[in-house]
Amino acid sequence: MISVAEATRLVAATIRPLGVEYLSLTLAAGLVLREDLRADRDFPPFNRVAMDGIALNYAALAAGQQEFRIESTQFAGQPPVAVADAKAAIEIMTGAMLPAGVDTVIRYEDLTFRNDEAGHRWAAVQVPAPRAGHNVHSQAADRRQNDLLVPAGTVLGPAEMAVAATIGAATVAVTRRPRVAVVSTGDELVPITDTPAAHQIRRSNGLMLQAAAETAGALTEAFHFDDDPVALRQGLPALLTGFDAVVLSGGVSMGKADFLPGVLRELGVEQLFHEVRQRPGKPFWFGQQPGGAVVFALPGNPVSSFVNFYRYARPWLQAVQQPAVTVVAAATIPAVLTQPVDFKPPMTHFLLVSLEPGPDGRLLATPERAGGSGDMASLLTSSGFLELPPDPEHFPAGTVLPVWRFR
Ligand SMILES: Nc1nc2c(c(=O)[nH]1)N[C@H]1C(S)=C(S)[C@@H](COP(=O)(O)OP(=O)(O)OC[C@H]3O[C@@H](n4cnc5c(N)ncnc54)[C@H](O)[C@@H]3O)O[C@H]1N2
Ligand code: MOO
Repeated sequence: MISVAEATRLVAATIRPLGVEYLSLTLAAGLVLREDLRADRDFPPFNRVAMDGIALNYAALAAGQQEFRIESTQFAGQPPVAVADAKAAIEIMTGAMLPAGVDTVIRYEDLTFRNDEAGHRWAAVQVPAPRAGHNVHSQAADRRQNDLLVPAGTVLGPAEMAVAATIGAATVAVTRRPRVAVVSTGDELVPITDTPAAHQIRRSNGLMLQAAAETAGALTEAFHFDDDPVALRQGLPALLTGFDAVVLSGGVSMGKADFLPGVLRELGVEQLFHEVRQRPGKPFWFGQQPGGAVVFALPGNPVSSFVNFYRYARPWLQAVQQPAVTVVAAATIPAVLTQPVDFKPPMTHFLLVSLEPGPDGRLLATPERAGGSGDMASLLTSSGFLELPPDPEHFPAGTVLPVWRFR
């Protein structure tokens, strides 16, 4: 049996960056960018009016002029009007391009209007602008043309999507999504549309692991096999060659129907480890098909599958999407135990916790009253799991430990 550190190292050693594909930006949210995105124009691209009101020449205001004749009106999306009279103003809307000849905007709230007998509209400034350029978002104030905005390797989140859209990156180079086969095994498991007999349960690990893998960027397909070595021998080879990763659940411990480790080895999958000094998830089996898929055979108990997915498979899925990552990043943050915890076995203990910010801003972790690794409902009320090292046996309240967050 190996340690969690050794298991982490062996999983990390199988990380190979996936290839690049060119996708419509509309399909790329959440994927990893594989090219640098640079500004096609200045940000903003023109002197942009920031308030609805009037645009005028600050020099006139500074010279004591209080009332301005409205020469014309300009809306956003219109080319800038020509300003004929340096002492007049343009009625102008937020988002419009500031015309040459005016430099300052006074908002409607700071103006009063009147019409004269000749039919001209006049605006009287009630609150003078403090400086030239007031209420104008100047061209290139934020970024300059050709500035690096989003470097390769960044995940395209909402902010990156906005910037990519504004520079017209209609097609982007991204890491292709990892293809993951999610496989449940077990004779006791019936489809979710069935009413289980008293001795049966519905298949839940498959959908759980598909959801977890999809949120890590994977494209998943679901499969199920009974505890039948013949069916496994027939069905698994296509998955081992057709996917980047195969995530199985169940059938890896010591029972008489736990055929997976033997069948996987028979099919040529190189076993990298079986059994890790950890709870839950001691029977975790991990291997790699030469030239094919990496195989995470997770123990079947729902909490065990879940925790081991988040501890090993999710970091792997994230790393293969990153061009430069060669180790599984420790996706943990420190949290403070609110209650003492005792755990005697010389194993790493993954402890489900709820999380809340403490008065000093540190994250407080309170252990869930979980009924063991079959208690899938305990996942509903926890937000992560602490990683307690194999020793000591006693962790007093106040101990700071790494937490793996899944919520
Ligand atoms: N003699 C020993 N027995 C067991 C050991 C051990 O070390 N020695 N380890 C225990 C631990 S720890 C775990 S975890 C389980 C893991 O066993 P398997 O991976 O072989 O899983 P199964 O026996 O197939 O299933 C365990 C449990 O989980 C339920 N399950 C499985 N798949 C699903 C699914 N897709 N959806 C919902 N529930 C599922 C299954 O019905 C069982 O109740 O072994 C212990 N035994
Ligand atoms: O993985 Mo097992 O959970 O330790 O029950």
